[in-house]
Amino acid sequence: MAKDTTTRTAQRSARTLGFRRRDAKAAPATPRATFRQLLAHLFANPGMMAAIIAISVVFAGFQLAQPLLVNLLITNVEHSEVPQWIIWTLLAVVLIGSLIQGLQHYLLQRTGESIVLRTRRRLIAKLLRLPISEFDARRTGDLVSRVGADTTLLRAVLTQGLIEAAGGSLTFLGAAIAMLILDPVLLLVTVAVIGGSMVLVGVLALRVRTASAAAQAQLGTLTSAVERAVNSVRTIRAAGAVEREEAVISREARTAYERGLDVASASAFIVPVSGFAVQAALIGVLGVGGVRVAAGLLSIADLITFMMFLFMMIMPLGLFFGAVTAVSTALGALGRIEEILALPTEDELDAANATAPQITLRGPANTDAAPFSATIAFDGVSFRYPTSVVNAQRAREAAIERLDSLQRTMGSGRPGAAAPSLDETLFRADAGLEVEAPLVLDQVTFSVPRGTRTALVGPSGAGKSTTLALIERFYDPTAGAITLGGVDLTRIDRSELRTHIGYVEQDAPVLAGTLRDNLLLGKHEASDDECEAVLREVNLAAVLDRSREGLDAQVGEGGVMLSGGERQRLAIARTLLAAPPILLLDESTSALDGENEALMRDAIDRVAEGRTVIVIAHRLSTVVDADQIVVMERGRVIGRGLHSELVNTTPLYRRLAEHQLLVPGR
Ligand SMILES: Nc1ncnc2c1ncn2[C@@H]1O[C@H](COP(=O)(O)OP(=O)(O)OP(=O)(O)O)[C@@H](O)[C@H]1O
Repeated sequence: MAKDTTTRTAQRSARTLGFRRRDAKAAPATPRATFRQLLAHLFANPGMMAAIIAISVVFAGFQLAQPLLVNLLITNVEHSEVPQWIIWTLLAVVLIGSLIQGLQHYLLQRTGESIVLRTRRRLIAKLLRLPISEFDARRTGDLVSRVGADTTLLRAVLTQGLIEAAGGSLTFLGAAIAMLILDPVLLLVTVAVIGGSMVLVGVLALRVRTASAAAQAQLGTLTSAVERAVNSVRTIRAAGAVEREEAVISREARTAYERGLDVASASAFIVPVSGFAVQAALIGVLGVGGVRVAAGLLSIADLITFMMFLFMMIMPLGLFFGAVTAVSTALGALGRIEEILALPTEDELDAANATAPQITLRGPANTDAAPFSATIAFDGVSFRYPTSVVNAQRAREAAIERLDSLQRTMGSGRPGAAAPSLDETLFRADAGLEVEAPLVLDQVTFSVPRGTRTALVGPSGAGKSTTLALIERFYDPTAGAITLGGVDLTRIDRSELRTHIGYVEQDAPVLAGTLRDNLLLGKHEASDDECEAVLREVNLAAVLDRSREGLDAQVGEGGVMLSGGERQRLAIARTLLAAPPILLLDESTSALDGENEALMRDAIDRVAEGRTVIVIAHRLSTVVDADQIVVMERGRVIGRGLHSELVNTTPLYRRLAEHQLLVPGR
């Protein structure tokens, strides 16, 4: 009991400080992608790539023609006759070349945008289908930054970096061939200088790659911190923790700045090395070229042409050096993207684990079952959360306990007590924690007859929410089986299963937007009449009539314009629109006033008609007239029956009933 109280205090304290379960995740190790993976993204649209390559070839041709025309011009000037056609052709080549370059630039940007779009779509599709345990073990903000910041980085490298460098390589190759024909000795001088610096740049690029992967990971951490603060801004203000949170986030921002500087200093060397290569090549060619002209081995026209080709060779080289830096940066970002894309979705896991063929339920699950057969049955179900999730959870609890004691110290008024940093505490607690996952459900057996109402009651942490999560198949049992109308849940396609079940979470999320937006999430083609009817069904008529906007009334970020009870009832209304035969309802733990409690109870009574309902009841008022009450404690079922029976047979239930029903003023 004492332990229970401690846990509850810790959890309450976590809420006060704006902690959420998902915040307690270790920073992910920095993943790396390979160059091949980068190319795969590039060639995702082969048609566009072919067009870009074709244009690059034409552009290279126009560029290479210029020095040759200049050579012709100078040779003619030497003979004091300048044919007009050379001048006009040269002008036309320069003009058309520039237009082609503009087109090439547009196509590159377009390709970059479509690569980003495609990658974002793949990431979003993947994220929305990952097993729930992945979200338990990861930081939300970090996942969000992979869709935003990392994909943006990918665009930069693919367009400004890789593709332009690849296009430039054609000009580079053409110029090199022309230079070889003009004067192999001068080419040798060029290659010696530029080749040496390229090796150096390659080595430096490795440093850039490591530094930029760390920078991207830190950006994810920063996003997480900002997201947490924004989500819990009211709690933070109420707790007077603004300065503390500001300090934590600005520390993360500072670290991001330092990681950015690491990238800058690693890549800073690349710029002077390439600059040196260019200047050394120019001076070398001019010097050696001058000597060769004086010796009569090279004409002035050829030296000028060679110099023009040299510039032409250097330009793509600059692009190449830039691409090396950009590719190194992108491999870090791509690694973080690929890490998510490589995770199996719920369905893929099911397909891989399927031992028996999947069954398609015909018609609503309720009507499929025989009249008095159990709709939902738990048979010796045991469950433990995946180890990674549990470790993250443990870290959170350890951090919360530490924060609790720090808060007590501060609360005791000791002057100068240092404000605890949430992240610091969290990560210290995170370090080196590796525990074996405990059994959260232990041999749970009960059945819920069709069309009846069952209430789950028990102390905090008894496993009630986990029981509902297993019915919804957010997780599968470690042992035992859960059946729906006699069919094992693991043999039913998850999305089909979920069409039979409406699930209202404990702190049912209400999305920013209008009442209508929230309702249509349950059934996107619902008419206004349907929406209004369902709102009245859950006693939300008052909310509808409150403003002239009706269904278009805004509910605010997270539903702040609604009371706690109204939010929960709006979530129930949303679920009801889909008309599920089975309703799982995790009652809000937040206290409701007498009127709201009566409205909620009445709403549940109405929606229970003709449905199978399982309610996690935190207020026993919801329980007293349930058809069945299942009492849980530490993952076990310790009593089952009617309210009138349990008060006599199950001491824990009796204590709960006494405590709740005898509270003065209720
Ligand atoms: N996502 C999770 N990852 C790891 N452990 C979890 C997770 N969710 C719950 N647990 C743990 O499982 C146990 C049962 O939790 P559960 O939320 O099912 O209890 P509950 O009876 O619903 O509690 P409450 O009434 O406070 O909501 C607790 O010890 C909890 O810490």
